[in-house]
Formats: sequence, C-alpha cells, structure tokens
Amino acid sequence: MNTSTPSPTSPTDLAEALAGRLIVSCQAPPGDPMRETSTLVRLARSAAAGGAAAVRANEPEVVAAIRAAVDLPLIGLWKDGDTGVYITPTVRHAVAIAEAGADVVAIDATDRPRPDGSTFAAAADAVHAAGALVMADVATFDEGVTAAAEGADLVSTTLSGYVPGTPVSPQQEGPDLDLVAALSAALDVPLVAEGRIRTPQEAAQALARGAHSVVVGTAITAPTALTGQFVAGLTQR
Ligand SMILES: CC(=O)N[C@H](C=O)[C@@H](O)[C@H](O)[C@H](O)COP(=O)(O)O
Repeated sequence: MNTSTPSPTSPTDLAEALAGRLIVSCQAPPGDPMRETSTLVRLARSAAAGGAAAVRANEPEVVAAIRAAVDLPLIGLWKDGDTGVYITPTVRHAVAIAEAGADVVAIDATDRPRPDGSTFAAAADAVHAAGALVMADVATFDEGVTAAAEGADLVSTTLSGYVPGTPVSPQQEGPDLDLVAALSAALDVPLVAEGRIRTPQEAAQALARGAHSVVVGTAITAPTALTGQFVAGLTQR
C-alpha cells in the first residue's frame, strides 16, 4: 500500500463537516481568463478564508494544486466535452480525480449513455476502491434515488435544468428547490443543493427545503459571467 495516500474520509465525517454549510465551486470555462491553475487555487484559498466548508474543482492538475494549498474537503470532477455525459464521464476520469487527491469525486449519474459504455455504479466502485467518496450529479428525482442505491455517498442537484428532455422545474431561472426538497426527504445520504444559487437568501432557502449543504459557483467565482449579467441588466433599462 502507498503510505503517502491520505486515509479515506469516512462518509460520516464528511457529512458532519458539510452539515448546513457552503461548498464553493472554483471553476472557469474553457477560454475564460480565470482558467489558470494558480488563479483557481487563489479562488479556493479565498473560499476557505471566507468560511467555506469545502471546495469543488475541475481537472486533475487543478485538483492536485488545490489539494496541496487548501486544507478543506475537496470535491473533484473532470469535465470532458460539453454535450451528453461530460462531468467525469468515464471510469478513467473518475479514478484520475481520486488519484489527484480529491476526497470526493463528483460523477454524472444521469440516465444517459456514457462514452466508455460503463455505468455510474462501475465508476463509483472504482472511486471507492481508490479510497475516495462519490458525489452523484443528477438532474431528476429518480436518478438521485438510483444513484444512492448504487453507492453514492452524496447526491447533488447539479444537472437539473441542463439535460434535454428531463422535467424542468417551474423556477428554471433559479435553483431547483422542489427537487432539493423531494430528494432530501427521500434519501438516506446527504442531498447537496447545486445549480443557479445566486444569493445568500437562495442558499438559506435550499437548507430550509432540506438540503444538507449548498454548492455555489458562478455567484462567487465567475467574474466574467457576473460582469455579463450586469452588462445585460444595463441594457434592459
Ligand atoms: C451544469 C454544470 O456543468 N455544472 C458544473 C458542475 O460542476 C459547474 O459549471 C457549475 O458552476 C456548478 O455546478 C455550480 O453551479 P452554479 O455555477 O450555477 O452555482
């Protein structure tokens, strides 16, 4: 056994560390000026300084750099492509993120074919074998229930509103709080509210609707998108 590998975080310890708290997603899309490893590390350090309970980050190099710089639970993913299953789409991507030092690997757990022909369950098993925990990124209630039964340690509403053909919540512009409430009530594992949470009030509402913790990305770590929202606001006078 490689003694330099950190001991796996237990699901119970992780749930305790995240209860009622904020996870900050420190990502930048392709082509964005913020998409640079040391910049993303600074975002993660800022999140830690501001009181975040955990960080979510994309790609092995960034995950490894944040792991070395920030002493918080780290949720890693590996986005590959932007259509179909693109969040940690294969077993290979999932294992690489665990090996880069993520405590938790976030994996697409939607009911869609995966590029390597594998399954969410197979990716989850591989992550557990590598000593990390699994967050299932889902779009629907049924996907959340299935992912928990297949070994997810956490379920997140990350993909609600982003999968063509899936039910769209009435409050599509904002977070899918109806899905948050339904999954929180049904699951035995922590339900994380994620996706389009733009204000502290919406984050608090997600907890009030039953979420165990809340992920915020764009509203904290994406100046390009935020600037665009203000620019668009000014043109709507
Ligand atoms: C749909 C998808 O690919 N979501 C990604 C998942 O990692 C990220 O692009 C989001 O920023 C993240 O989920 C946080 O959400 P928001 O940025 O809305 O706070």
